[in-house]
Amino acid sequence: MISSPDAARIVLVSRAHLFKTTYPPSKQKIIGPEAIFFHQGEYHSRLKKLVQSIFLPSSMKLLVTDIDQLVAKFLPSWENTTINTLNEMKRFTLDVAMLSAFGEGSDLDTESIKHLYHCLDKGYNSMPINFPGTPFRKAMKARKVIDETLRRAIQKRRKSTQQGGGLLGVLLSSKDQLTDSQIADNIIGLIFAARDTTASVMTWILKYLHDHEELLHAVTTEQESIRGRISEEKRKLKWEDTRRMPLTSRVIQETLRTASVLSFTFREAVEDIEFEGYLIPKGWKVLPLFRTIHHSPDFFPQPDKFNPSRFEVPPSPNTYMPFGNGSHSCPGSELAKLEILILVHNLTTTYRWEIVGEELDGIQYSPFPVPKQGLPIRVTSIKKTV
Ligand code: HEM
Repeated sequence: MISSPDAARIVLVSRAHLFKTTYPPSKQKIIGPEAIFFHQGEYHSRLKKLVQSIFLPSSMKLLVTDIDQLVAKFLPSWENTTINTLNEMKRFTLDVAMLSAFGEGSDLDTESIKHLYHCLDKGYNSMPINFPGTPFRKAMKARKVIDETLRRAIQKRRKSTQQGGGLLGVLLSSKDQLTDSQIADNIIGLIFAARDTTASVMTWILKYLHDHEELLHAVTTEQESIRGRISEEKRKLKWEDTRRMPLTSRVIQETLRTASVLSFTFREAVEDIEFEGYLIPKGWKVLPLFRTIHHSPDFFPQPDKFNPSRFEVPPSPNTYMPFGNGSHSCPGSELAKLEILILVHNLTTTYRWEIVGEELDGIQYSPFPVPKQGLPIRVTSIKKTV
């Protein structure tokens, strides 16, 4: 286990060629063996460039209105009811993931893909017993149907002059052609990487803002000034507005640090490696521990205190890695932050929320660390509470 920033940099960046990514075979089967996570070298870097291209600012700018509309669809359905924050956030982040996978107004039956994805998800962390009736078998079955649906869509789009939007469009129009299974595995992989990570961070933000009233007030003030400008100019939220949310951005940074939802990652030594006086034998797992580094008082004084102002100065190099580091680092980090900014903008300017239930504190692992019971909250409109 690696808990020093310099050692983590060596494993993930400077000697990354000696430490390959590694996942249990059952996870590879469920996501698809040709997905980006499982590869290194030429195939990995080719895919990485394609995936990164959909998250360039020029592409993301076009997503702001769509994401804003999605938020506008969800928020009123939460009003005056008790919701399970994590589950609702997962519904929202799945919709955003579908948008980045297939583009806006796609011809696919996204509702049925979403339904199948839920079956797949239920089996992902189950015992990998391939026997009728087990969650693993059900997940594999759902995966097969998603795969068939995607292959039909791929065939259709290949025949058409229009390759369509989202990652699917980008992978289809790649110069050096990718096979149908390479495309399908990476679409499923993108949805998988995008949904629960972002939903868990959103759940924590609501918890932290709820617990820090002054901060909620300051974030609301920042967001109301943007909302005021938008209504003066009689327009919708746009990309440029999301670049003018410094306090909210620091709240996101601090949430990513404190919650460290991806607490560590796995690598495997590809050969016997001499490492800072130790021998790491070939085949041994090496775990850079992001959470431990993020919670070290050497780099983040009073690490258990939720204090966004610590990000007024940039953290020391290699001490802050919520999105990983090196060639496998997260290509979706800017999309994740954008979704959160748009959610917080709409939520703080319109609603307040109270946590429901006795036990307000505590963590559960789902497997990402999230507030207990997925944070049940009651949401009310600000207009009605004043
Ligand atoms: C707050 C939300 C998110 C967090 C905390 C997060 C975190 C991470 C981390 C730490 C890694 C690196 C794993 C490793 O090195 O083993 C990673 C990889 C990845 N993430 Fe994210 N992620 C988030 C959201 C997203 C979103 C929204 C997308 C896409 C829409 C995405 C797509 C990916 C992909 C495709 C990889 C694999 C990259 C590769 O292997 O080269 N992630 N993520």
